[in-house]
Amino acid sequence: MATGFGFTLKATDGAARTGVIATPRGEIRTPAFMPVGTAGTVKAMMPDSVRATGADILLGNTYHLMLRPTAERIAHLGGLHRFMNWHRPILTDSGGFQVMSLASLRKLTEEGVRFSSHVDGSKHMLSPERSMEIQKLLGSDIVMCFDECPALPATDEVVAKSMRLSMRWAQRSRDAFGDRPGHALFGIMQGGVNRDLREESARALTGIGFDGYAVGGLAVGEGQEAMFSVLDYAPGFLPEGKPRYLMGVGKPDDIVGAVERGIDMMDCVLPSRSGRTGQAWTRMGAVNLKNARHKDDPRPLDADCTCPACRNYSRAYLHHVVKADEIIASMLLTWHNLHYFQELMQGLRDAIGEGRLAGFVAGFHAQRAAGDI
Ligand SMILES: CC1(C)O[C@H]2[C@@H](O1)[C@@]1(COC(C)(C)O1)O[C@@H]2CNc1nc2cc3nc(N)[nH]c(=O)c3cc2[nH]1
Ligand SMILES: [Zn+2]
Repeated sequence: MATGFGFTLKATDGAARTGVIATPRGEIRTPAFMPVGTAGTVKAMMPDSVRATGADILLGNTYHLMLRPTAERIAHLGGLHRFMNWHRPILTDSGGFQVMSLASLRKLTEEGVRFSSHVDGSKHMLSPERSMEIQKLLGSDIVMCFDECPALPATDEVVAKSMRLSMRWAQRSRDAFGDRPGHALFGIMQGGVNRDLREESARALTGIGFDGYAVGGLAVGEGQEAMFSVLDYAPGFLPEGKPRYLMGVGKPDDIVGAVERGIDMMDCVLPSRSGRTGQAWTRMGAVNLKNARHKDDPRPLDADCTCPACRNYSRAYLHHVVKADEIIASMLLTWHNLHYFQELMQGLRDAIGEGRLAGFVAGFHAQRAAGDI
C-alpha cells in the first residue's frame, strides 16, 4: 500500500474478510459501505448526519465535479474535503463509467473519451492523465484508475477489446498518478462475465501494482445470479492483502452475497436515491411509504431501528410527507436507509470477526422472508 495507507485483515470466515484500512484521514472498517456523494453532497444529508449513520468514507465523482463546479475551482477553494465539509476519507470514481452512462456525443479512442456535458452541452475530454489530474485537484484519498466499462450484454470479443483498453489505461493511470504519499490508487478489473478475461485483467493489474483492486464491469444490469457467478471466482484472482472494492453494489442481499464472496468495499446510490422516492430498506425487507396502507399506521417504520426517522415518527407521518413531497421525507428516509445499510455492514463485520457469518446470513434472509412489513 502507498505510504500512509495500510490494510490490516483482522479475521476471515470462509471467503469473507473483516479488517481496517488505515488512511491519513481516518480508518475505514471493512467490509465497508460507501454512501455516494456524487456532486459533493450525499443528497438530503448533512455531512455530520452521514457520519452519524456510521459511514467512514464516502464517494465522489470525477465526471460530475469536473463539469460543475470544476476540479480547478474546488482545488482553489481548498479541495473537496474542505469544500463539502467532510474531513474523513473520500474515494472518487474516475469518470469513465459516468461518461458512458450520462454524457452525450461520446467519442472513444485510445487517447480517452471526448464528450458533451449533460449539464450544458460543453465539450470535454477525459483520459487516464486528465482523470488523475482531476482526482488530484479534488484531493481524494482513494483514486480510481480511468477505465472503460462495457454495457452488458456484450460479446466476448467486445468485452476483451474493452478490457485490454482499460488495462492500457490502467498503466497510464499508474504512470500519471506517480508517487503520492497518503493517497492510494486502485486498479479496476474488467472482463464481463468471462472467467478467462477476468483472470487476464487481474494478472495485468497485479503486474502493474495497485494499493487496492476494484471489480468493475458489474451491476450494469446483468442480474444478481450472473454477478454472483463472477464473484464466486474474481476476488480470488486479486491479492489477498489488498482491499477489494465492488463498484456500484447494491441492494442489501447483493451486499451480503458480495461480502460472503470476499468483497471488502462497496458503494451504491440505492439507499439515498430510493430514500428520495419514498422507499425504505429495513431488516424485514423494502417498505414503500407511498402505499396507502400506511396512512393511519402509528407504528415506527422499524421499532428496532435507532435512527431519527424510526425514533420520532410514525409510518403515517412518513406516508404523509412522502405523498406531500415534503423535503423532510427525503431527509428522514435517506437517513434511515443509510443507517440501515451501515447497521448491516456492522453486523457483517461482527459476524465475520466472531466466525458466525453463516448464521448471520441465514438470519438475514429469514427476517426478510417472514412477517408483515
Ligand atoms: C449511473 C448510476 C447512477 O450508477 C448506478 C446506477 O446508475 C446503475 C445504472 O444501471 C443500474 C445497474 C440500474 O444501476 O449503475 C450504477 C451502479 N453500478 C455500477 N456503478 C459502477 C461504477 C463503475 N466505475 C468504474 N470506473 N468502472 C466500472 O466498471 C464501474 C461499474 C459500475 N457499476
Ligand atoms: Zn430507522
